[in-house]
Amino acid sequence: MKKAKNKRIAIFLDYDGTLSPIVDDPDRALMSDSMRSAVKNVAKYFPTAIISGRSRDKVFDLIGLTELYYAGSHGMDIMGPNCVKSIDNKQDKEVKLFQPAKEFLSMIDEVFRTLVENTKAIEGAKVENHKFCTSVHYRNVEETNWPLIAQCVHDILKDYPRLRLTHGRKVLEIRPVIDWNKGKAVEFLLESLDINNKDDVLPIYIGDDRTDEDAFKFLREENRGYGILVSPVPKETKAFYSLKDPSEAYFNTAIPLDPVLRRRIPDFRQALSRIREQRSTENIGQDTPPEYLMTLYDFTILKFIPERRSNLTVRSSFHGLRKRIDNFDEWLNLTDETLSWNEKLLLLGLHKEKFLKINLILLFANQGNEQTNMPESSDMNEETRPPRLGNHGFSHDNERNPRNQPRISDLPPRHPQRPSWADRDNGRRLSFSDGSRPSNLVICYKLPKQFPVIRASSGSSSSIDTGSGSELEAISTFSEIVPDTVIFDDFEKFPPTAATVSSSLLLGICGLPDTIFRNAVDMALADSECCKLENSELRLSCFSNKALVNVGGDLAKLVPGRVSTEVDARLAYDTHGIIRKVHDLLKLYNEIGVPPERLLFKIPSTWQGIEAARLLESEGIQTHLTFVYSFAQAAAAAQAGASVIQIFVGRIRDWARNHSGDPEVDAALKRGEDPGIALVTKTYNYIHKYGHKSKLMAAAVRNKQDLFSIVGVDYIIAPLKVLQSLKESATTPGDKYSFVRRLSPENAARYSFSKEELTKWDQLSLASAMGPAAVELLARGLDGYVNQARRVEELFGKIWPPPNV
Ligand SMILES: O=P(O)(O)OC[C@H]1O[C@H](O[C@H]2O[C@H](CO)[C@@H](O)[C@H](O)[C@H]2O)[C@H](O)[C@@H](O)[C@@H]1O
Repeated sequence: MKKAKNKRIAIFLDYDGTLSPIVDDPDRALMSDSMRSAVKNVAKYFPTAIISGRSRDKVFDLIGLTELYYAGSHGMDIMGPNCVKSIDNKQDKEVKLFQPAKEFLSMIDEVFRTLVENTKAIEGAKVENHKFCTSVHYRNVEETNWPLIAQCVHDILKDYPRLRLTHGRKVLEIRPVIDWNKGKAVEFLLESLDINNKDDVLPIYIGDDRTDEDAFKFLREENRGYGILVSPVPKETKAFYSLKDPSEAYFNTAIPLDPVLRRRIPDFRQALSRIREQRSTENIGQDTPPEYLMTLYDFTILKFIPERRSNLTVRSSFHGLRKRIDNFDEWLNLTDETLSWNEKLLLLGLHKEKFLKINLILLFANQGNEQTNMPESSDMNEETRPPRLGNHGFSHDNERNPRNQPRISDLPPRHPQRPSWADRDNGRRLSFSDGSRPSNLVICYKLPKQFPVIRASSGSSSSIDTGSGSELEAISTFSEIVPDTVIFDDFEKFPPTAATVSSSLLLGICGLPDTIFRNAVDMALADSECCKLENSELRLSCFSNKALVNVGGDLAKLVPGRVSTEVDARLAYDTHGIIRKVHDLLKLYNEIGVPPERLLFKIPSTWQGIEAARLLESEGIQTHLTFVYSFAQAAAAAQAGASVIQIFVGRIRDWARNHSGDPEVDAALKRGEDPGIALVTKTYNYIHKYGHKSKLMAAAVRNKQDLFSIVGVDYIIAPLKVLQSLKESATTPGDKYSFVRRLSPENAARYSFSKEELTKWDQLSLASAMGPAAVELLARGLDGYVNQARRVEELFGKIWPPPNV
């Protein structure tokens, strides 16, 4: 409205994907009644034109508003003032037309008919005649047949050198080579409507497609007005603003795009004006300095831990929700699918009830690459910082820092200035007086001293809610329980304590419509450094690294423990390759402000992997050696000083069920022991008896008995079902599995190892000591990881550049 002050607005609208949703059948792309009445209403006040790829007749049929100007065939068929008079059959009246490609009429018709014929055997193909251009749709064609469609179109073009090809949303369009497009059509209409004066008129163009870019470009380059892109995903665009999809409230909210990253920067004016409404009573407002900050991490804690928010009330009065929310849970449970978690945060107004005194809510989701200058929540002083859960998961060394809440109250805030709004590049941006900009979603608020704390059960190092008097509570006294989950979104009952970011997690994120991590992946795919790389292999590897790190960065805000990042398993036999990869990942983590002490790097336990771990640990980089299936690997990993050693209990047992001939497995079975449990026990004893620093993690734990048998091991990754069952079972004295600590330093001291087992492991001794179980399981594990890494790259290859679908 500010830009339009003292100017007349002119509105230009594309049809498909802008006024109507994209659907499979182009004939059923209908615009809603509410959209029609919105357009009708707009046309009452502003000259309004439709600029569509469809034929003018078709688009008029679909919209049916006579008060608009229509340009069909991508602007090659304009009906407007100052055009040539002719009779319009549809409207049954004399109209004025401008048709710069008139001479191509019969050629297009011919091409249309040939294409109908040539594609008739391709199931799902649809050809449309738009008078001055023709479209071949492949939205409903099996992907394997897309090349056939492309071939048909290319064959035609060979015969018609005066026609050219453009690409729309799952549609190939053939049109005359003339220098005419939607941008020219806008220019033409501005002139013919006599609203061509830059100083008096502000044109606004809303469109979703590549063909609309010509119009965005014209408005931007001529400094005329504003393009608004309708797109749910970030795209390279010349538009200034974006809307997610046609259902977004047009003419109410458009979100400024970051001119560099082409991402949506929420417009806070609306949010702030709502906050201002409450200001008189609650002292909330944009002038209040941000005294204390709450990051997405802290906020997610509120999401996952209901007890933490028992005294919180939330008010949100976003018009889109058409509802006033007075309760946090109700707000969280809103099923409005159009709002992502982040968007909900943006619209949130927190309100003090008993514990929270909020001075300022300042929300922004700027995705810039700049270093953040806003303090992290860890910078808060002890009084004001929301306490983290329990004793901080497997990321922290409880012995050295039992409370793990550094006193930093003496430190001055890193960014004492008030942020201020500035108009930059035609977009409103929040920045500090030194020009720096924050890069995380941040909520500023002030916390009281009495912020409620949830305590993990007695002495436990676990931060999950174990349930009082339950078996889970008993086990958690001795081992840290890490819930086994892939995506944390549905993780209400057992909030994550530590996390692994892997190819399989990336596949999970990409496979789900809306997770809080999706943005991290989208950002990776929009990364300009990676996009620049011409070699597709390097580009995809760059995207994967970025995606892993971006998701890892989000996880680091979410979990109190360490985030373990999977190192590409294709490097499993290349020590220096692994080291290089870890250095690259660390550098990226550093760029987004995640310190090395919050990180582990997950490396397969090949000899080369173990060697890489040794060298990395000597640099102070924490490693997590996985796929340990034999004592030789475990002992070599401990000697290398790996921070975490991971053994898959159930996988070894499964192998033993169907195979024989592995001396280590056979020996355990002969002793009447489970071979997986036996390996965990022996490794624990070795680490403790000989004073290695490694922590031992037991994974692939299948049932409660598995857990009971290794109580005392440092970490147990347990399936949610098992956790639930443990939580629901009350402990009874004399229980079959009385909660004796099975693994302890005392027991370890009494354990005897053979001379061979105490060797200084090297490549040769490791290779000869690894039995068939370890060899096969390691190979199987590597295959799985390699396969997933490839699938991620394939997927990224398909969705980059961002699809115009
Ligand atoms: O410029 P527009 O008004 O956006 O028209 C562009 C094309 O829109 C139509 O195709 C698109 O929408 C269809 C219906 O939702 C969808 O099935 C198709 O995949 C999209 O490409 C129209 O059918 C095309 O001829 C237009 O060129």
